[in-house]
Amino acid sequence: MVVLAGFLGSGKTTLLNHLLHRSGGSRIGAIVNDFGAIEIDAMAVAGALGDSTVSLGNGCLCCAVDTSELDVYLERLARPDTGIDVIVIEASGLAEPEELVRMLLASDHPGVVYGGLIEVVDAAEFDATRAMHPEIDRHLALADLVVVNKLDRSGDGGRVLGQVGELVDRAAVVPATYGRIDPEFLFDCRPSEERIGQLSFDDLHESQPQPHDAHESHDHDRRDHHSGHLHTAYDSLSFTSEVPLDPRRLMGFLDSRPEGLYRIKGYVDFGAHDPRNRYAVHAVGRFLRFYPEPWTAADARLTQLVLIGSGIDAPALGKELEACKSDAPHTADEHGMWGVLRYVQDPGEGDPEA
Ligand SMILES: Nc1nc2c(ncn2[C@@H]2O[C@H](COP(=O)(O)OP(=O)(O)OP(=O)(O)O)[C@@H](O)[C@H]2O)c(=O)[nH]1
Repeated sequence: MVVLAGFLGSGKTTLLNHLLHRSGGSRIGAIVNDFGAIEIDAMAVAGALGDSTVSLGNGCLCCAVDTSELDVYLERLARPDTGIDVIVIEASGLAEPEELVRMLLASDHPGVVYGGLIEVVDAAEFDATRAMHPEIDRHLALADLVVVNKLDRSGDGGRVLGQVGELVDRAAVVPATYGRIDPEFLFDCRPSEERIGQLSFDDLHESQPQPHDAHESHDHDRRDHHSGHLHTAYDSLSFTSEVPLDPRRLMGFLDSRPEGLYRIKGYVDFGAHDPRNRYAVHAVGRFLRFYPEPWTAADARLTQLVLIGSGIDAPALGKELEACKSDAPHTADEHGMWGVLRYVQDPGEGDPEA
């Protein structure tokens, strides 16, 4: 079992999808933890695996008071009849890796061996992310394998690789584009007993969270013993609409999105503007891309978005998105999609595996 962590939008889901497609004879089970209430990441990896993907819903796994849900999933994936060799837990972009590792070590499921922490780094956003979140350095120091991703977007990948190399303890540092690493790394990155000791095994025991009232909500829980976590500074907003969105209005919203709105992901239905495709959307910092994907018969024609940011006014953003709903969902003006299409990636750019 390995933990796949890394800041918002660094490329964890992309890497997981790569592993799922390139794992050769090994079977990978995936557990996906989303921060937003809509399970966008789980949707993005679904299909690749059928019943060997499970999704842990809303909130950060590192703040779960009750880990029994995780245990149930681990048990399900660890059953011999699933034939699963390795379980990858994709943490939400705001999870605290140390807490996650503690939980997994505590879960003590027979047949499941903890195999290390993989941190994904967005090389293009590395400086900005570190400036905002100096704790990223601490996360890197804990990692067993660091994937320096998005080297295609980074002007000076060599420098970032060098800096990451200085920040890690004994981790391997692997350069990547679209998360394309050799799956062998996953099986080889098992830490030794001693390495777990270095991962502050003592801390892990000393600072066990206190038992909580079972009825306490996760949100409140975050405020007390998780006050130092990255995600305490972040708010998320989930938006779902059955009415298609108007492309011009949505672009107006996206073009004026506030600085603190760091991450947007999900799927957009533009109705009559493109009845055949839904548009996966990813914004990471100032970066924005749409990825048209044909609707399948099984898809509900919905827009589902998760927005994550710090210092954002979530209710106000929700209202702005409401105002993007189309007044005439069944009619399309001829040039309506131009603004969106500017952000659809060129053929030739992008992940050939996608
Ligand atoms: N140019 C480029 N884009 C990438 C690369 N890897 C991932 N992306 C894009 O970056 C965006 C975010 O990737 P995800 O894999 O969803 O990131 P994530 O870490 O799972 O995101 P969160 O779950 O929100 O934390 C998507 O648009 C990806 O297509 C890369 O190496 N190069």
